[in-house]
Amino acid sequence: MKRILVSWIGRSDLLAVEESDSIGLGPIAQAVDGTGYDDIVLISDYPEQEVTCYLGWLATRTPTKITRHVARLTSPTNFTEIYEAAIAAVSETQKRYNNDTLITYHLSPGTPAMAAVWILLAKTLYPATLIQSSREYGVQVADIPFDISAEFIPRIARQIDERLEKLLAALPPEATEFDSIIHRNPVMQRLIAKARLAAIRSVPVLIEGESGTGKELLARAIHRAGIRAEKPFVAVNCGAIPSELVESEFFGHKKGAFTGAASDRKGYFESANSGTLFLDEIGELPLSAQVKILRVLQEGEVTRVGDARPIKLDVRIVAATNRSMMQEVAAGRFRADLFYRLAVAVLFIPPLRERQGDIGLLIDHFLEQAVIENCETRKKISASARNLLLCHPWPGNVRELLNTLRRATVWTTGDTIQADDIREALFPVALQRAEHILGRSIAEGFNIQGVIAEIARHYLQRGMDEGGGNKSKAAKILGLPNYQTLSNWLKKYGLE
Ligand SMILES: Nc1ncnc2c1ncn2[C@@H]1O[C@H](COP(=O)(O)OP(=O)(O)OP(=O)(O)O)[C@@H](O)[C@H]1O
Repeated sequence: MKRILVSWIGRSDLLAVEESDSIGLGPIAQAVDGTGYDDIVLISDYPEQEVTCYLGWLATRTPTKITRHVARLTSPTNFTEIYEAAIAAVSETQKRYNNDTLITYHLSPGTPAMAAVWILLAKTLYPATLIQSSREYGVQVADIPFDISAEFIPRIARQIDERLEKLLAALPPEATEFDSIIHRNPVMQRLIAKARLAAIRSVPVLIEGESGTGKELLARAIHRAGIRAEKPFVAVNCGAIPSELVESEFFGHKKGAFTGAASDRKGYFESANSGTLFLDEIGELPLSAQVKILRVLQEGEVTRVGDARPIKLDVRIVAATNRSMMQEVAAGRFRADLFYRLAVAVLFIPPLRERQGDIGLLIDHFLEQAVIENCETRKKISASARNLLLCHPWPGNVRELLNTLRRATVWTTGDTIQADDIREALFPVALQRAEHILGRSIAEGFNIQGVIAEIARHYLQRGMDEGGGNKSKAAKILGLPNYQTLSNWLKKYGLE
């Protein structure tokens, strides 16, 4: 992740080249001194010559790359122009680093209008840390203890757009089955309204979204809101089934059908009969398995391995994937005929970083939950800790947020979670432990295998944690070829 400082160039920065005591370094040079940024993105509408002179001077003070953005403002207080220039610089930077950035805005250089726009952006569209600097106090993080998106989005959301209104008009007024999906973002509202429609119409549903966005949660809510609510909901992780076991796992088997088939066994389809079969990670299903599943869906019946008697099926299929199924079909990795059978209603859950307003709401919700799990009194969260959470890009989405808050709750000794507790929970890389491992004495007997095992156990555990207990996912995270190899490692290191 690249650390980027974004700032306007202010008058006191330009004057700093004179190196006079009365002016000092200027806010930008003050902020870049030894702070470890990977890129300093500077916006300016001052004349070319002055800016070039300043950038040359700044380059002698820092080895960090400096990227310049030219803005043409009719006035340094024109909010629209400042806003557009700021957005252009930040979005270009994010694109350049594939959104893998930790951005900081510098509030001090420039006019108050420029600072106001940074605050607005940091709290809404482009979350970032805010800093300010002064000659007396040096560089400080500006702690701004409110969440603009959380404050304003409810009001925006009330102005429901026409499409959502139409969707809602077709629905019964209450849908408590979806209450567990905490959201306030308008895109999520539309998604839930569509899910409610799909639920009552009993059609096959395909849910797409990154890992941890809540696909299974949505699938369960769809099941509960449909006419099969009282019937079984069977969740299957398609990525965890070895291809040679697909038939017996999905269709069941007769006793003696193959070595190891000690008794009759129902398959997932039969177990879910009259209810819902949730096919998680459908994109991981090998092509050979796709054909067999398609046949069952087309014929509406299943035959256990080793049996001749077909069993009639009445199963609703809800499938989920973190891949783009259209792309999988185009690349020939997923059968188009199976895709069209599954994708009658397609619901796309946006990643958490794109759901403005949801992070704050989820933080409050999970803090209450974490308390229930730990049986303690409710922890509060400081404004700077909340800001850190609001600014994090959450590649692991809601699951990562939940786990981070769980960890932070564990580490917090007082009644308020502080920014440091969040940092600790966000980056639980055991750096000190790593140093400790590398610095051990080898003079008096050493056990290299024991040390390697210690490292392996540490990362295997973290991989499983990050993958939510799913071995295929954990294998991918840890760079192992498949879940079987991971299983072998877990066994070898006593974690199975
Ligand atoms: N909007 C939400 N409100 C409350 N909890 C949520 C929300 N979204 C997800 N969660 C919680 O986050 C965790 C991950 O959600 P879930 O397992 O449904 O994600 P997923 O997309 O199916 O993940 P994967 O692709 O890794 O299987 C669960 O504990 C779930 O309850």
